[in-house]
Amino acid sequence: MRTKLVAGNWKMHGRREMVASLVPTLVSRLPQGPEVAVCVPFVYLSDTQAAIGGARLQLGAQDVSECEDGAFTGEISAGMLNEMGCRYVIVGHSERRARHAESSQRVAEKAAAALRAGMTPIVCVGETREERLSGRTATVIAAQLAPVLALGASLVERLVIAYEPVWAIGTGLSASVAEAAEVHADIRAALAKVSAAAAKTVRILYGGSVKPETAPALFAVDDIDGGLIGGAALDAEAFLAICNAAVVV
Ligand SMILES: O=C[C@H](O)COP(=O)(O)O
Repeated sequence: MRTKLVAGNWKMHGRREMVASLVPTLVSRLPQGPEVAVCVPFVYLSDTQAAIGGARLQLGAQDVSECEDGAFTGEISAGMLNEMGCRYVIVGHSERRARHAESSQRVAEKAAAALRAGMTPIVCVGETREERLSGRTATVIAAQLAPVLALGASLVERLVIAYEPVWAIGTGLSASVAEAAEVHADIRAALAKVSAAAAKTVRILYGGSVKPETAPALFAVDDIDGGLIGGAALDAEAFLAICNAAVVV
């Protein structure tokens, strides 16, 4: 049975005061059962790690360079993130695919770099509204996943995948349970073609306007192994309620 994972993506939000208030609150009230992570801006990794101390809350980053350490101004390597205590790193978020023209091939290289450094990449995929309306959701997601799945079974088995429909991100319009379940089942089937172990072990998160009210029904679906949470991760009460929805009863 896969342990559910709830990962908060702070995006470009927060200040040191937010780390100092929100992280200890999370640490003191984490439910037993699900794994919980916060993916914070690079500059707050150190503060966040200190606030976590030895608690079960996991640390994550929001991006990583596909390159090894070297002359790459402004980039952050997987080795650096690992040294800061990161367990997770988000790669291929649609905001980066769109704003920074990240190709699926480059996203796969970032995932490989994270894995080489001993971290778990959270690989994001998802279709735009136009792609969904024109019936291309499955094709788009298959194409986004292809270079990642081509990394081979031994690496794929160590991934987390997040299905995040672009039209649901930050809009308040979550995918319905049925819409999410259909895509998650497709992703699980694609993993099965890589290896039986990948299909069994890889966690597939749903992200896109997850709220305390919508999380329980989403997390009740077999193929939905938790969530990647944006806006609601900035509010301790909302985020903890979502974490509680991931407790398997
Ligand atoms: O990475 C998180 C997603 O982009 C979801 O963001 P949201 O929960 O604010 O819609």
